[in-house]
Amino acid sequence: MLQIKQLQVLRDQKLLKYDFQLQQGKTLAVQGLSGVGKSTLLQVIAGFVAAEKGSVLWHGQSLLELPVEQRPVSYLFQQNNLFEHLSVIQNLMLGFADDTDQDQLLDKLVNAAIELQVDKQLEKKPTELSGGQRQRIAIIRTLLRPEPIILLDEPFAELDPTTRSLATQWVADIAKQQNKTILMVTHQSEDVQQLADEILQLQ
Ligand SMILES: Nc1ncnc2c1ncn2[C@@H]1O[C@H](COP(=O)(O)OP(=O)(O)OP(=O)(O)O)[C@@H](O)[C@H]1O
Repeated sequence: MLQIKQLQVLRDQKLLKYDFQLQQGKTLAVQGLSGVGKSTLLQVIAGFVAAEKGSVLWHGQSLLELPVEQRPVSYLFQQNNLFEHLSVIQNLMLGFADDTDQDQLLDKLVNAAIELQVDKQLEKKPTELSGGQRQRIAIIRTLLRPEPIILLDEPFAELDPTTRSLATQWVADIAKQQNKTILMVTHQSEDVQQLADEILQLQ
């Protein structure tokens, strides 16, 4: 269970407030007007922005004191974050423990790339990819990492409707298989219908 208890964040001289909980394995769509604090919520959970008050608990453990790299969180930023000097497949291989079986991992990543129709891009550098291809690679990277909490900030924004639907379904399948707990910022009602168990409407 992820519990956000009376969380307060000061941003741009505004006090943003959050209070909700989400069961493990569920997907929450975070919605609301531009500037209401959707990205800020993800940034606080991930540890990039500090809170004034309140708590963020994962299975009862407080996350706010933990440094970014120790939080059980995998985060897809609004500007998807790939290292430009590495190939796509090298980007995908980052962030797994040293004892991970490399052949199995490669298999898993290649299969995901085939499903999301970006397998031809694996040896390329991120700069050679279109926006939609980068976004699918970033989705694969974020979802297949080991962390149980997945934060997605407009993950499908650059995808055409067909590819978007493919990617949404893939995320739903992985989330179910791996019992991921997902917070997803989106403006699209199709994403909500396909993926979300619950909606948090920020005001
Ligand atoms: N890096 C920052 N430094 C200071 N204030 C910020 C920063 N990023 C956002 N803000 C402010 O925090 C508030 C919430 O912004 P946030 O990006 O969380 O909104 P959002 O709901 O995700 O918006 P959008 O839908 O436009 O992405 C806004 O008033 C914004 O101006």
